[in-house]
Amino acid sequence: MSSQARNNSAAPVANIKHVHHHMPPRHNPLPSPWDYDTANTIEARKYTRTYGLTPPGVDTFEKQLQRCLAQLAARKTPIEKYQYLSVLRNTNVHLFYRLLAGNVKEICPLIYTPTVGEACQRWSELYTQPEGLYLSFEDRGHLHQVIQNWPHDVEITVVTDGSRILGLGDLGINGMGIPVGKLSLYTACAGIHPMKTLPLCLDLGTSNKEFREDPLYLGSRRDKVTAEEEKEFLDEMMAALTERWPSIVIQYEDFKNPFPSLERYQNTYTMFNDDIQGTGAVILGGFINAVKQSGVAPKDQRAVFLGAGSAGVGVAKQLTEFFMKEGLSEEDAKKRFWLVDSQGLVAHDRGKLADHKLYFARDDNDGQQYRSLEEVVEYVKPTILMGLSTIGGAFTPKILQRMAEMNDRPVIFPLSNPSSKSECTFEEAIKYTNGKCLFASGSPFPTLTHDGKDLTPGQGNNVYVFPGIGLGAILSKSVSVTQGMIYASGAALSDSLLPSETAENWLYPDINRIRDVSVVVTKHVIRAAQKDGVDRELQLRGVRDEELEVYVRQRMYDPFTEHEKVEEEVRGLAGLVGRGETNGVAGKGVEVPVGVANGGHVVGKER
Ligand SMILES: NC(=O)c1ccc[n+]([C@@H]2O[C@H](COP(=O)([O-])OP(=O)(O)OC[C@H]3O[C@@H](n4cnc5c(N)ncnc54)[C@H](O)[C@@H]3O)[C@@H](O)[C@H]2O)c1
Ligand SMILES: O=C(O)C[C@H](O)C(=O)O
Ligand SMILES: [Mg+2]
Repeated sequence: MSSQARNNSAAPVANIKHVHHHMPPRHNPLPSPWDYDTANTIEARKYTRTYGLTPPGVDTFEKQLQRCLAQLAARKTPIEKYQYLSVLRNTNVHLFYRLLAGNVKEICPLIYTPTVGEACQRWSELYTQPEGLYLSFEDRGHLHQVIQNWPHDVEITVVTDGSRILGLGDLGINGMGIPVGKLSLYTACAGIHPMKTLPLCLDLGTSNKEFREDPLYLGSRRDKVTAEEEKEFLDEMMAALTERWPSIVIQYEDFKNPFPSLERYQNTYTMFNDDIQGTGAVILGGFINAVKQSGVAPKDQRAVFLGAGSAGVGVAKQLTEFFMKEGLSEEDAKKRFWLVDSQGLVAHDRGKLADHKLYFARDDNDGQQYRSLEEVVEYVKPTILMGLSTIGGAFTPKILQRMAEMNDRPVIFPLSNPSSKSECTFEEAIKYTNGKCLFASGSPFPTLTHDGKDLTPGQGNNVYVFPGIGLGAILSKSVSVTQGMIYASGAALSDSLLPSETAENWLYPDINRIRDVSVVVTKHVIRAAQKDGVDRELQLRGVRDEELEVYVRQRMYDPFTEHEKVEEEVRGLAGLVGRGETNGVAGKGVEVPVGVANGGHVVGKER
């Protein structure tokens, strides 16, 4: 092999194109990671042909968890813990989800924000194993064939082009960590079967020069494609995904400018954009509760947003809808918002504005341009301060103090991720508002004590809604994801607090209850799909609310009962073996597993 051929960092994709598009898919005859569970019974191991491939002892769930927690504790840094958890997810899926289920609050920050941010920054450096599908710009015209290589049926995909990963900028294909992390949460929170999820990362080039020059970088070294090229690529991708899986739900995530694709596809495909719509809904949920606690009527609210990008505009739009439902006209509702970007207050007379900023652009600034957040705060005297700017520390002590001077209960939501980009910490917000603020942040912060009282910060993160939006769309088989479904997810979230949580003045429910909360969100999303007439699972229309909840729960993957399915199959076979009826068992195309019932070797089971 020539050294040029071995150095495949830059130009291999074009070469591969002619080869892999014409290769028939191969089926791996080996048992899959779904089967390597040390809690599986001996009989189940024989049936799945993993007998002998795991240590002989049969674990209890408790022992497994004890071992995992000890290993997690032994790893010192968050990224080491992230790596351990990735290996676990890829080798013993059900155990990973059992571990997560009982330790959501501790493990979420290790597989999601903030640690997933570092994982993405270092994705090419730390890469060990495939975890999703990569579609490259060079594959255009052949996306359909590449998609055929995915070995499973898919219900939902999260797709990114890595161009705005959290607040960390353009990370190119290193952004794959985000779809992987979000889909783990789809499984953990909404019980979407892990095998039915597709992490999808597009290689449309990257504006990140450092990565393009990094020998270890695993994406193409081209600059980011043009908006027109991106559009054509996405058109092909949407058609190809939906052709292979007609009911697929497609979640867009962490694109630098996601407004055109949302507008283009939202009525044609079952898709939504998490950063615009999911974030809008989750902040709506916490905000409804904050308004109740602040005692300030919607018509008197004044909201300053630092950041006028996908998340900022998405949240402002959702809150506008809430104000309108509370009786304000659209004009009055949108006047409650002052958006600030890197150039200062977004105003019509400031110069040319991006399309997505026009709706909230001010025209009452009398020709004056307010450049800094401090100036805007003095000008507006806000009741609410939202941060979606990617600028860590932008809510300075002085700004926080002013918010507390101007309000009894200032709403302070520093929502940028990961923690290093949060506009302030929980500790700073409490300290400089003297404990007065109603607080939620995008990334988690620890509980702290103020004036002898334990205070727990809210986490205003779209994880509270996207799992339920996705599951609701899947179960209702909706043709599109409507604004009604998005709004319903946020409204349901605000209603999902327990009396004990409300009594503690929490804005969001306990993250440990996320699975129950996701069921509530899912139910309301299904109802909204029905109301909007986009549902195709018509049998669910007549179902009463309590029954709908039971139905949702029954459809959810449960890592604690998954092994029972294999055991049931084994028992079924044992019965049939006893009666001498072992051929073509249960219509599953399973060949006779000789000796399943008597402890011998299993042969010929094609998985
Ligand atoms: N909490 C959540 O659930 C959640 C959801 C989505 C996004 N986010 C976070 O919000 C942040 C923004 O995401 P986005 O998709 O809107 O990104 P974006 O790139 O679309 O928007 C960023 C905005 O911040 C502005 N900005 C940049 N530098 C600034 C500065 N110095 N002063 C004022 N404004 C400045 C930009 O002009 C732009 O308007 C990210 O950190 C992301 O992680 C959080
Ligand atoms: O990924 C997150 O934690 C939330 C959000 O989608 C973001 O882009 O920051
Ligand atoms: Mg995001």
